[in-house]
Amino acid sequence: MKIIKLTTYRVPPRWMLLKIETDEGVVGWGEPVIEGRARTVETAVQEMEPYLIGQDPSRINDLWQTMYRAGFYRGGAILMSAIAGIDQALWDIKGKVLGKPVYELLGGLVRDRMKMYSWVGGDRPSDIIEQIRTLQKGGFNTFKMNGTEELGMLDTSAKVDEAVRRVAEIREAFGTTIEFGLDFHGRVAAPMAKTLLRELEQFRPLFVEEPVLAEQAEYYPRLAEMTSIPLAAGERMYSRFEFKNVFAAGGLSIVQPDLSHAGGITECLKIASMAEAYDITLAPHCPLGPVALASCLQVDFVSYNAVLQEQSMGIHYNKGGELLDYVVNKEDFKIVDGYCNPLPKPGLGVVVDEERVIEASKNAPDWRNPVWRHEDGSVAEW
Ligand SMILES: O=C(O)[C@H](O)[C@@H](O)[C@@H](O)[C@H](O)CO
Ligand SMILES: [Mg+2]
Repeated sequence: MKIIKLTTYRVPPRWMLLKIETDEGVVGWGEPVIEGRARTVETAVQEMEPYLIGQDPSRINDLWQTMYRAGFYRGGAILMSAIAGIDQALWDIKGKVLGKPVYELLGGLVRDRMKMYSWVGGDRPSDIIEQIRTLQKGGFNTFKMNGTEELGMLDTSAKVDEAVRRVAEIREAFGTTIEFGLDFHGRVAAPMAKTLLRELEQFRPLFVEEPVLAEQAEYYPRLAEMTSIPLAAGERMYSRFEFKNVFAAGGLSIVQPDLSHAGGITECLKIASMAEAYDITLAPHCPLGPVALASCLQVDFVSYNAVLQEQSMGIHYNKGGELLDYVVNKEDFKIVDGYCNPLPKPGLGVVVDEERVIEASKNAPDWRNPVWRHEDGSVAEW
């Protein structure tokens, strides 16, 4: 079997899907994308084609290493997202050829169902109580929200109080009948992280995500020393070579590699097992589309330390397109009592509605995240 064609489709709300075709008619789908940089990743995928066209798609490990090493420069969000989507599609092909879901090719199920969580509150967290109540009716009991709005490197007690009040209200309304993670989203600089963690500790959030920006990872062990709140990070780290330094330094309780940013299934499996060696749990980042989520679930179902899975149904980014819009086998993604079952179909387990994808790609938006400014006019972390 040989790879004969790669086709990318940028589709609403902000995703990109990749179709890899073979000379024997087996097709694999992937989701290579960096939110807000879809066109850049699209070009990176096209630049990977010389390593792939005419090659045997079953040799995923060699193709992965070639894409990673042969271009001399390596790593980073764009190249690792391009490799990620291609890797996902190659695993999809392999599973379809062998008639097995990917998790069967990776040693079989380590669990019967996977715990999912849902976003609430939007970019500037609001209406959280109502949104949790609605999602509880759908069976969710684990949630995530932004911990703050814009926050200066050094900001006021009033801003800290606002963040704490929001969390206090959640615990007041739901007690411990629900759990929730707080995503600091990189908005919190080191000077403010300690204060916020200390003030929030009494409400025992399930985790605090990106407590400081990924480029400040050396703060993770220091922050972990001063709080019992589990610290989470990983969506802005792109290979096991980045994660190794963070694991060795300590401080992380939860690692969140993104299956569409960190080299795909091949790389994230390695990251997951490295994390397990450090007693770090796995909660793959996935605010993206169905092929990304299916790839996450394939890794979750073979990783002992997988504890939580993000999915984007109802997320505030999904304007103009929803998680399952391009999926034929929607019922396989059903979330019952907050859990998802293993995807039974061969490959990644997602049957892509290609016609819908092609139609939607005709007017794909160039999604960009908003550019926020502080009161003094300086740019704010979004
Ligand atoms: O935890 C999450 O889902 C992420 O922080 C998410 O909000 C961002 O990755 C966003 O997709 C960037 O455009
Ligand atoms: Mg996040």
